[in-house]
Amino acid sequence: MVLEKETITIPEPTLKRLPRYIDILRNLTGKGEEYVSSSFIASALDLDPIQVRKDLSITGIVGKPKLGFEVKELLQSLLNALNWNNKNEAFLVGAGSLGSALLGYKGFKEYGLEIVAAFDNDPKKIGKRIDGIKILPVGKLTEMAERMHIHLGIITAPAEAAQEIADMLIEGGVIGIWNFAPVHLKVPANIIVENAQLSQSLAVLTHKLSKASII
Ligand SMILES: NC(=O)c1ccc[n+]([C@@H]2O[C@H](COP(=O)([O-])OP(=O)(O)OC[C@H]3O[C@@H](n4cnc5c(N)ncnc54)[C@H](O)[C@@H]3O)[C@@H](O)[C@H]2O)c1
Repeated sequence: MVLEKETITIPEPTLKRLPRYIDILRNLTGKGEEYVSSSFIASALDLDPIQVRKDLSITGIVGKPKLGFEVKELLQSLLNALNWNNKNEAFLVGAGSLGSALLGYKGFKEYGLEIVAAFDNDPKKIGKRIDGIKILPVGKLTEMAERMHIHLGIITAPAEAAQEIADMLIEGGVIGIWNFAPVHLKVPANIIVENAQLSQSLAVLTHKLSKASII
């Protein structure tokens, strides 16, 4: 059974664990393994087996006694759950250090993400290509998003420009924004914003580090 789109809402903590399961399942596929148990996945990731079983139950796939889950079936179902089996075309705005790194990252294809164009306001960058992706003037952002039916925008511009860029993306029909700028975007209720902040992850690390007993 393959998970039907839009039938269930997956809780965010579960969503954040699914990519780790997918990594393991892809690895097992590469090794030609046919079956996997939830306890194997739990042990590989140092997670509670009950948690893993509960997470995997969102797929509706039932494991076979003594064998476990069919690796390929489980993988496809998890990819469907994250919509990673479909291609999500995206525009990136702000082709600086971070933007260039994202443009150069080939791994996004594995997650169904394809950055099809990048935009910037620096005349020295416009017209150039980064990893084959052309840098276009930001003035064309709204019109092109509308014309190309782009629903996903990635903001890697300075914080002070991010709100204006978000507004332009939304005007062009974008409904999902992956925001790397350190600013809270004000958007209509139907727009999905996911903030990606290394600082949050680093805060957890450095706080824990400061508490670690280094005597
Ligand atoms: N989320 C994270 O973990 C994380 C990590 C690093 C950087 N950042 C943020 O990402 C953003 C980019 O950082 P960077 O180091 O790549 O900066 P950068 O200066 O190298 O790149 C910014 C790019 O945005 C362009 N730009 C500026 N105003 C613009 C506008 N109005 N329209 C279109 N393009 C515009 C610039 O010309 C430049 O090419 C910053 O907001 C930074 O704080 C976030």
